[in-house]
This record gives sequence, structure tokens and C-alpha cells, in this order.
Amino acid sequence: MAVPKERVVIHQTQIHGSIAPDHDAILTPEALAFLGQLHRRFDARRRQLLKQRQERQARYDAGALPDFRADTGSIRESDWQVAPIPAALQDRRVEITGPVERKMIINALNSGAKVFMADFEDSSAPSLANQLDGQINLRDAVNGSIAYRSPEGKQYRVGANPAVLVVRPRGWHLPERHLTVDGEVMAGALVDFGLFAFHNAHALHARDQGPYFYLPKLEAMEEAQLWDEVMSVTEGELNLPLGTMKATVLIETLPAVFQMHEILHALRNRVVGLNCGRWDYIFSYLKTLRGHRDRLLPERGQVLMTVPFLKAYSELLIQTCHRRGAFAMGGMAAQIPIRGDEAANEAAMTKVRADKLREVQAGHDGTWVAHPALVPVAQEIFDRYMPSPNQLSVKRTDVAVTRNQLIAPCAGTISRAGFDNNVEVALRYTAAWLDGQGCVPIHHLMEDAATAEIARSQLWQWLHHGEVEFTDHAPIDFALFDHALATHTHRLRDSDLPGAKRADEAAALLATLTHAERLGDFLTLPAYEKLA
Ligand SMILES: CC(=O)SCCNC(=O)CCNC(=O)[C@H](O)C(C)(C)COP(=O)(O)OP(=O)(O)OC[C@H]1O[C@@H](n2cnc3c(N)ncnc32)[C@H](O)[C@@H]1OP(=O)(O)O
Ligand SMILES: O=CC(=O)O
Ligand SMILES: [Mg+2]
Repeated sequence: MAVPKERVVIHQTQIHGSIAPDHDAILTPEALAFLGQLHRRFDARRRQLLKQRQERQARYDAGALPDFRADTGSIRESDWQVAPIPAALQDRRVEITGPVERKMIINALNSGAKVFMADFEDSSAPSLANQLDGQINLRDAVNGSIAYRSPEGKQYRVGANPAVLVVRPRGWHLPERHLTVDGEVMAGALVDFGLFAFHNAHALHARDQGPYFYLPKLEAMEEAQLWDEVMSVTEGELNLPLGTMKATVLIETLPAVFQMHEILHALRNRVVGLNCGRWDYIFSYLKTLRGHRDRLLPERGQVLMTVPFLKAYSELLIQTCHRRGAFAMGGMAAQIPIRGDEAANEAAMTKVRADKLREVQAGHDGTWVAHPALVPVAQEIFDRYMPSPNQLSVKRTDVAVTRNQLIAPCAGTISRAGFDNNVEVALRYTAAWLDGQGCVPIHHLMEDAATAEIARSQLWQWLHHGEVEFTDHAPIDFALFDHALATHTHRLRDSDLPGAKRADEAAALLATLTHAERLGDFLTLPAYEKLA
């Protein structure tokens, strides 16, 4: 018998792969239907915007350099302000960030930081299990039921005055291959955002806490507009007042620094601030300028926030934000506490303090830390130099940043140790990521997707541009890379370090990416194909 056409269900959201019984509570039929709506409404536009990224990059590869837009001058020049900032976000002096693991969420909420940025992105290896566990953990954090008992029997619960929750979904480029709508793979960004909003928006709104989001890796005003539409439609679907959801945007790509007024304008009814995501920004400088031999970067340890192109970026961000009534958030120093070596620990803390002092004195309204022990370190500096909840009144009218300053070449050198460290970090991070861990300590530094991107992009750049030398004038060549990779792979394989059992796959991936004619757009895209 023929089925009436309107009753044939041809479009649906499907789950691919097995999910744990707990995950049913997240992937409910209603939540899946909501994700389906987001996908149908927004995914074509997302794909078009990703194509525009490729078109822009093709122009940079052909010799063009990024610049301010000619078609948006009126946005930059006219006077307008972003919407008022909610009370819960008025004071963001210290924000702790971390993966969406249960114990870490509780520790972060209890850390004393004003805000906890719960991260589905740079510090997450986005296996379906990790992402869905993260959604369960955040749902329980929002509804107040979250608790954890460690294997040693230690009990964890959220105490009084927890940090305000801000969630970072994946960037626009990453797929979530376990969910399809009408046969098309969903965007990780829409899955992370959609599930968190669907399950938590009402509870957070009821206590005047959002939901709040950090938006990563945007490259253009239109990408911010897309987020604004996604949030507006979600507010409509969930019967929330328009503008309830607030956004802080990471300015962590070189193209985006030329559109900061435009990005704030696109999100002006809900944006709270911009953030200096320094690690991805350095990666983006490398990637955007991959065709420009005159803009190679020295080893990572020399690319500090005080070098001219990064100083220009952070000062222009502060000036732009404060002109529009938005917060200018600082970023992450990579140092973490060093246990068992007081002198080394003090040296690391001195570096963190210097970074936070630079930020607060430049006019930032708050900063990021990677570890609970760093909360008091950053807070002490911000309390001393920022007695008010923020520094919106610091207009930085003294700053006059030019296009050339933002893309200025960076002086410095490449040592054998710097080269070897990039091989080790890229390998060990990729292996840990493939094994499900998105943030790892390596030689007492926090390493995540953004820092690993820097490591592998620098290797590509130094090896492919030819005639790049170490400080001792020895040439940098593929034989050295292959040898270093084999040595570190052997060491990792024989260790009990995170990712040891994925060492060979990580090495193969890194070798392919490093030998490839073109610098690949993202390490995490080919790695995702291999993620369990
Ligand atoms: C470029 C960017 O995007 S930056 C943002 C993304 N990066 C991050 O968010 C970094 C998050 N930080 C981390 O993941 C961790 O701090 C690491 C991996 C760097 C180091 O972790 P560990 O080696 O486990 O640290 P350590 O052993 O010192 O941890 C001590 C305690 O602090 C907790 N802890 C460490 N970092 C965090 C954190 N960021 N949030 C909450 N708790 C934390 C640990 O869970 C542990 O708790 P316990 O004592 O109750 O067992
Ligand atoms: O997300 C932050 C960064 O530095 O990258
Ligand atoms: Mg980043």
C-alpha cells in the first residue's frame, strides 16, 4: 500500500556509533529534533563561510596580505555600543579554563575564579563519549547535582560561590561525524552549542546566568553573524527573551583582528567582550602567512606577547573593546605549577605574574588561568592594579595600531632544542589527543590543540621554505625531522605517558602533515578521522 507522501519520514537526525546508557538523557528525541532544526537552518551557510575562508587563504597564498575591510568602514567609524553587560559578568578578573571532565569541572567551579570556561574545544579531544560525558557533567553542574568520588575515595562537591559558567563549543570547521541530519554530517559547533542550550538554558536564565558562551576561531564578521542568528533562533525556540544568551568572542585568528569592530557589531545585542586567544592567534599568523617567506616565526619560546605583532594585537583589542563598551579579556600563560622543585616553580610563577601584570597594566579586564593553583597568582595582580570590577574606562586612545604592525615580521632565532621541542610536543600532544586527552602537561607547560598547532606549523614552515638555519648555521632539513620524530616516537611508545599506545599513529600523521606540499588547515581535522 502506498504511504501518503507527507507521512514518509525522510529527514531525521541519526546517531552513528554506540552511546552509553547515560547519553540517552542527552540525546533525547526532542534534543535530536532541535539539533536537526539548527542543522537545516544554518549548515549550508556555515559551509559557505568555510569556503570563503579557503578563498581568502588562496589570495594570501598568492601573495596578498590581510588588511582592514574596505566595505565595512562605516561600522568601524560610526559610534555605537554593545548591549549592557549582565551583572554576573561584570567582574571577570580571573577565569579558569579546562576540559569538561567531571572532577575538573567541580575543581574549576570551586577554584575561586570568577568564571569557569568549560571547554569542548582546544582542551578537548572530541570523541563522542568525551563530548556527551561533558554535556552530562555540565547538566549536573547547572542543576546542582554534580558530585564525584575519585578512585582513592576522595569526594568532590561544588561549594559556596562557584564560578560563573561560560561554555566554549567547537569552532565552525569541525564536524561531528556521529550525528547526521538528512544524511549530512553535523557541525561540532552546533552539536555542542545546541545540546548545552537545549538542556540548560532555562535553568541558567532563571538565575540570571545566561547561558553564556565563548566563541572560538572566528575569521570574519559573517561568521559572528551566523552565531548571532543561531542564538536568536534558539532563544525563539526555547521561549527565552532575545539577547538572553551572551557571547565572548576569541580573537585568535589573524583575519579576525582586522574585523574586531565588525565582529562586535554583528553580535552587538549579546556580545560581552573579546578575548586575546594568543596560542591560536600565533598559529593563525603562521597559517595565514604560510606562503610568505619573509614572515617565518622564530622558535615558540621567543614569540612572547611582548613581540611587536602580538603587542599591537592585544592593544588594538583593548582599544576596540573599550570604545564599544565591551570587555577585553587577556589570555593564557602556558606555565603551570611545578611540584617538587621550588626554584623551578618560582621561576614559572614569576613568568605568569609578569604576563598578568602586562595584561592588567595594558587595560585588560580579566585574564585566563589553566590551573586552580594559578587563580590566586593572577588574582593578586588584578586585585592590586584593577580595584574596580573592570577597566572599561581605560580607553587606550594613545594606541594607533596600523595594518603593518599587525603583520610585522618577528625577529628571533631557531635553536636545535626549539626544533626538537616542537617535534616532541606535536607528537606527544597528537598521541594523547588520539587517546582521548585534549590537554596535557609537557615539560611543565600546558599543551593543547592550539599550542600543538603552533609546533607542527613551525616545523612545516622551517622545512618547506628552504635555507632556514639553526643558530649555529646548520641547515634545517627533513632528515633531521625524520630522525627526531623516530627518536621521540620510540621514547613515547616505551613510556607510560599519555598517548603512549597511539605513538605510531600520531607519528604517521605528523610525518604526513609535515612532509605535505601545503600546510594543512588544522591538525585536528585529519586526527579526527583516527579518534576512537
Ligand atoms: C589555548 C587555549 O585554548 S587555553 C584553554 C585550554 N586549555 C586549558 O583549559 C588548560 C586546562 N588545564 C589542564 O587541563 C591541566 O591543568 C593540565 C593538563 C595542564 C595539567 O593537569 P595536571 O597535570 O592534572 O595538573 P595537576 O596534577 O597539578 O592537578 C592538580 C589538581 O588540580 C586540578 N586541575 C588542574 N587543572 C585544572 C583545571 N584547569 N580546572 C580544574 N581543575 C584543574 C586537577 O584535576 C587536580 O585535582 P585533584 O587534586 O583534585 O586531583
Ligand atoms: O583559545 C585560546 C588560545 O590561546 O588559542
Ligand atoms: Mg584557541
